[in-house]
Amino acid sequence: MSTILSISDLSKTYDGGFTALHPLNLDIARGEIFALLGPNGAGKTTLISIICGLVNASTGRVSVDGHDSITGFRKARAQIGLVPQELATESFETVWATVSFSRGLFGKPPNPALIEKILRDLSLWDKKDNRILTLSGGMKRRVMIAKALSHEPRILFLDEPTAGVDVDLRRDMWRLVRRLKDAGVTIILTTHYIEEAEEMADRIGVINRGRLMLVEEKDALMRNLGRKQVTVTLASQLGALPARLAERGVRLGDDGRALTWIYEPARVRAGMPGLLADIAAEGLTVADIDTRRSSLEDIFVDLVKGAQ
Ligand SMILES: Nc1ncnc2c1ncn2[C@@H]1O[C@H](COP(=O)(O)OP(=O)(O)OP(=O)(O)O)[C@@H](O)[C@H]1O
Repeated sequence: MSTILSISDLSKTYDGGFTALHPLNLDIARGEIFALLGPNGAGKTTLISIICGLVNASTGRVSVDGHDSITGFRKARAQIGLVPQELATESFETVWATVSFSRGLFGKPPNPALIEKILRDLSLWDKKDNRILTLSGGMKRRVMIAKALSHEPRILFLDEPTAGVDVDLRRDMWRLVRRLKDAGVTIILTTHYIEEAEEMADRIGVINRGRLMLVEEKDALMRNLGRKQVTVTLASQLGALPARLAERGVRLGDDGRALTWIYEPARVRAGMPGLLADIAAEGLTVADIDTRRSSLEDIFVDLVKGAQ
């Protein structure tokens, strides 16, 4: 893996003594989509703000494509596009002027062909002469992304990209993020929406109370930590749960027919076959089987709860 962003021993204690980030280490691979997941106040914005040079770290360092974020600030910052949580766009300017101006802020020469491509990619081309104040919220958000991309950054930070956005727009945003990844941009996004991380991320980091509790490939996370729930409906009613099923942790529903078992496939040998063998050994007949894998949401809730 080629590392594009390297964070070492980074911590932040705000004036007044509150520690928003405890020493944290993280490497981001070139071209990945990394989702930083955490509840309110976990430290996500603080972390992004330090990386982007908006907030000073108390300890540690950040290296952006080989440039130190403090000693090589300009070069480091030039690699980064930031789409902040709040929509802050110059209302009276046109889309074209706003995006072109952002590029200039990074000392880059005008490049109308590039700005046109960005606006077309973001479906904003037909709005290029519109003033920002005439755009819908979703369009404004896309203008923010266009601004962040205008100086051709290698890394794009999206802080809560779909907060308060409706379902259709959220899906549009996900498609857009995938296209950016395909174009070679490394993407780091923060989100409260577990579904968003599950849908898009290559890797997921969970942050809680200023500590990075876990960093894992999404697929591995789902495989290793995901629990499975099996519900077996019996052909006839049971008066009581047989001991061998109770020992396994199976529960009997009030209707006397539904057996529910939640287990971790990674930890239980012969999970499903073992359960079915036990049921057969009790002379019971199965009418139906339903299985469900726990989602990232279950994993996340467990992690955050476990830390309290
Ligand atoms: N300037 C500041 N001075 C003191 N404390 C701050 C400051 N900025 C943030 N904090 C505190 O640091 C903690 C982390 O805040 P941060 O904004 O990084 O969290 P977050 O994970 O981005 O939350 P959210 O999801 O709500 O945006 C919070 O407890 C917050 O109150």
